[in-house]
This record gives sequence, C-alpha cells and structure tokens, in this order.
Amino acid sequence: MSLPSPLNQRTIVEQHRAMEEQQQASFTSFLKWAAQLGISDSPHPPVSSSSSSCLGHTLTVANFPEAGGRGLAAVRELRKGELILTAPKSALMTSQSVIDKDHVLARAIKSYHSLSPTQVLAVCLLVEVNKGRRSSWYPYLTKLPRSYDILASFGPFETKALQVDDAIWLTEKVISKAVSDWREVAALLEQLKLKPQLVNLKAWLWASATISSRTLHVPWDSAGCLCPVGDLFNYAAPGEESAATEVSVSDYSLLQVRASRDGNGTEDPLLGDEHIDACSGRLIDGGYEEDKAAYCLYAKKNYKIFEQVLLSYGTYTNLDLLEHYGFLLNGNPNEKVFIPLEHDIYACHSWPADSLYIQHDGKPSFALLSALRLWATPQNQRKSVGYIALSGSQLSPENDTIVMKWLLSNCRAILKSLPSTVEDDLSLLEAIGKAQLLQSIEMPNNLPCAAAIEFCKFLESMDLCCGGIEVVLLSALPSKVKKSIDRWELAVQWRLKYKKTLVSCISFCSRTIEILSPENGLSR
Ligand SMILES: C[S@@+](CC[C@H](N)C(=O)[O-])C[C@H]1O[C@@H](n2cnc3c(N)ncnc32)[C@H](O)[C@@H]1O
Repeated sequence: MSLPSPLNQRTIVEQHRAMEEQQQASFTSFLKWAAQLGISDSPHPPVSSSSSSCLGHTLTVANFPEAGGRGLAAVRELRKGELILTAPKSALMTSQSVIDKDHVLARAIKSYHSLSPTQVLAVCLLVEVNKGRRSSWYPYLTKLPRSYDILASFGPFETKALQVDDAIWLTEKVISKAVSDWREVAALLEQLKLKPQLVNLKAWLWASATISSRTLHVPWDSAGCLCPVGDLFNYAAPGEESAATEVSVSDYSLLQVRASRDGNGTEDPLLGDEHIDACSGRLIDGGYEEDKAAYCLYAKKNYKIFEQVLLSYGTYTNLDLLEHYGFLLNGNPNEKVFIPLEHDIYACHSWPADSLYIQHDGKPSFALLSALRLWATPQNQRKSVGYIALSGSQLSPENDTIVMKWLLSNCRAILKSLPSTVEDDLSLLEAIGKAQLLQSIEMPNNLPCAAAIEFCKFLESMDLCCGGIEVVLLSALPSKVKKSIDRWELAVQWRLKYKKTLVSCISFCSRTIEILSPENGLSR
C-alpha cells in the first residue's frame, strides 16, 4: 500500500478541520448546558442560569497533548486555595440521581441486592446511554471518551507486553474481575432491554472504565459521582506542586479512592479525614461540601495564565495509574518497583510487604533497606540489633555491602530474565511512535532482534501477516488496531520505566559498594 497522495492529504486535513469545528460547536453547547445545571467556575455565578458557558471566568477547555490531552487551563492567574469550580448536587450524576428519575430502573434494580455500588453506577450509566437524546445527561454523555486504555481493556498481546509477572498477574486479575462483574449484571441488563451493543462485555468495560477514571468521591455513595466539567481536570502526582509553593501540601485523594471500591464498597478510613491546608485551614483540592450542597474544587497551587490546572487524584504508582486511569507518568515520584523476595527475608521482620520496594530514583525504600540489613545479619544477632535496623541506621559497612551486593545481583538477574533490554524497548517505542505519527505500520528494518520479533508478533496478533507487508495505513485499519497500538505502547513504556528503575538501583548499589570498600576507609 502507498502513503496518501498530496490531494488525499488535503482532503484528510479538510475533513479533520471540519470535524474540529463540529466538535467545538458541540462543546460550546455542552458548556452552556452545564451552566444551566449551575456548574460554574466563578465564585459568584450569575443568578439566572442563562449564562452561555459555565467556564471563562477562571478556566477554559484546552488540549495538552503531553499531559492528558483534553484538560482545563487557567484563563487568569490563580492563587493557591482559590475556588475554581462549583457543581451543585443536582448536577452530579450518581446512582441515586439516575434511579430517582427512572421508575423502570428503580423497580428492576430492587431485585439485585448483591450488586456493588460500582456495578449499580455502571448499569445507571448504560441505561442513560441507551436513552440517547432522551437522557437528561445526553450533552454530558456525548463528551465522554469512546474508549479507555485501563488495564482491564488490555488484550492478551498487550498484557504479555508488560513482561513483568506481577503486572501480568494484576492485569489478568482485573480483566477476570470485569468479566465476572459483567456476568453478575447480565440478567439485569437483559431485563432492562438495553440495545444489544450496550449489554455486551465491551460496553461493560467502557462503563466500568468511565467510572474508574472519572468519578469524584462523594460521602454518600462509595461508587462516587460523575461530575460534568469537573471530570476534565488532568492529573498531577501529589507533592509535585509543593516544589513551587512554600507550604507543603498534604496528599488528598480527590477522585474516587480506588480501595474503597473493592469488595462491597467498604469505606477507606482515610476518606473521613479532611486534608487541610496548613495556611488557609481549608480543603486543598476540594470535595463535596454539605453546607453548600455542592462539589467545590480549589486550586492546589498558584497558576499562571494558560497553565494547565491539574488535580491530584491520589498517590499512585505507574501500575496503579495504568490500572485505574490508563496512563502513566514520566518521573512519577510515587513509582515503586517490587522485586521478588525470598521467604527468609520476609520472615526476619514485620514490615508490610507493600513497603518493600525500590523507589523511582533506584534507592531501596526505608523498609526494604531495614529488612535486608536484618536478613544479612547472623540469625543469633538479629534480636540485639533489630531496633537499630528498624530505626533506619546502618548496622555495619560489611552488612551494608552484603545488602547492596544482594540487591545488585538480584536486579541484574531480573533484567536478564526479561525478554527485552532497555535498548530494545527504546527502539520499539521509536517504531511505535513513528507508526502513530505517520498513521501507518511499517516494519522498520533496523530493529534489534527482540524488538523485531515483538513487532512481528503484534502484526500477527492483529491478523496483519508479518512476512510480506511493507506499509499498512492505519487510517485504513479498524480502530481495534489503533487502540491496540496505543495500549501496546503503554505496556512497553511501563516495562521500560520498570527496567530503568532497576538500572538506577544497580548504579546506586555499585556506588555504595565503592564508597563502603576498605580502600575508601569506611570499613571497620
Ligand atoms: C478525569 S479524566 C481527565 C480529562 C480527560 N483528559 C478527558 O479528556 O476527558 C482522567 C483521564 O485523563 C487522562 N489523564 C489525566 N491526567 C493525565 C496525565 N497527567 N497524563 C496523561 N493522561 C492523563 C487519562 O486518560 C485519565 O484516565
């Protein structure tokens, strides 16, 4: 196949422009609709709901290709702690608000007591989508993404591309949970006589991903709420903003805390806590405020005009971000790399397993270092030095050398056991990026062996034979292939970050061993 001719390229550009204009017009009417619901970025919203937009005083919708795509930008300088968006309770889409207005759904759902709050909200969402233009949420529903890249949407090829057992295990677990959740609601969806395309697994995955990646926490429903416009804020890791401000900001999880969704919606005890700004004595990101009967969002830091205004949905590793939101961060300060630990390492301390990891900068976590120091101590001496290790202090240079050597050789062994190297992954990402940019898949002839094999396997998994093809235009391919390329890229990016952290750990251990060596005079 050949690349588009200049004439065809012009037609594509024109089509694209026409589509953008159409989208802009529909967004303008969406923002007007939101204003009518009482959503506003002004601390003093107009009394009548005749405003032509809910934005413009503080925020505007903008595109940030490098940080989340569609998001919200400041239209003026914002001060930390300033109210930036208010959405009254009536503008929040919750299970209750949908069920209250739909008697058929209310009657049907009564017989399904065992469904979790998240399942109920997903059913409500599908019911509203099924209504089409008749739904009072229609302007909002049409602005939701058509598909998501969260782990539950990964296919077998993309799952395998994660390469690391823990990540593959988690992906398989979330996929099978999504399938079993769907099976549990299948009878209800049938009973509600939704259109066939809304009762299948694909639709269920879409609804669950919408909830996973967009709901805000509300105190009365552990499934959270969907907040038009309020769900357009992209994510910044908590703590990132403190570098730019004087007061350190506490970590308040604004979007729904995921742990609370697991099981039967048991609340996370932290959710009851209000995380208060040390200066203003007020919620930092925001939350539902009973006295105002509204969801109120506040600037987490000072913003310059046109800067993207971000929220911290919570503290997440890159795997968590992929699981719940379908993206990952470069330089995520909360990244954790877990490595396999032998049983006797666990047996000699009481640190929780999830505290034993390698940090994003390659250093072992406080607990991992402490646990390894104890494990590297002869068993009969552990009791007497236990408190020193627990306090984070070095037991001896020799002990630390053993620990660093253990870590170093384990990181090396893990890297060796993985099917591709850092260099392979970098080449693969370049090839994937080129395919996305040129909108065509071409098997590059200079790929390293492991990357070339994977590229070929991708083509085969998409039923695009690997051997004979030269160029396949993405625009001519089903969206399934384009989505798969995006997810494959995420998987490669994730495993590359994992490997880079192990490489940093190896460097850290080598440097430390060097410093501790007798030649440096630090050994006793
Ligand atoms: C609450 S929505 C934010 C608005 C979203 N960009 C949109 O267009 O509707 C959360 C989703 O935005 C994207 N996102 C948010 N923050 C991001 C970031 N820092 N980098 C990349 N994607 C991000 C992810 O797809 C995530 O699931």
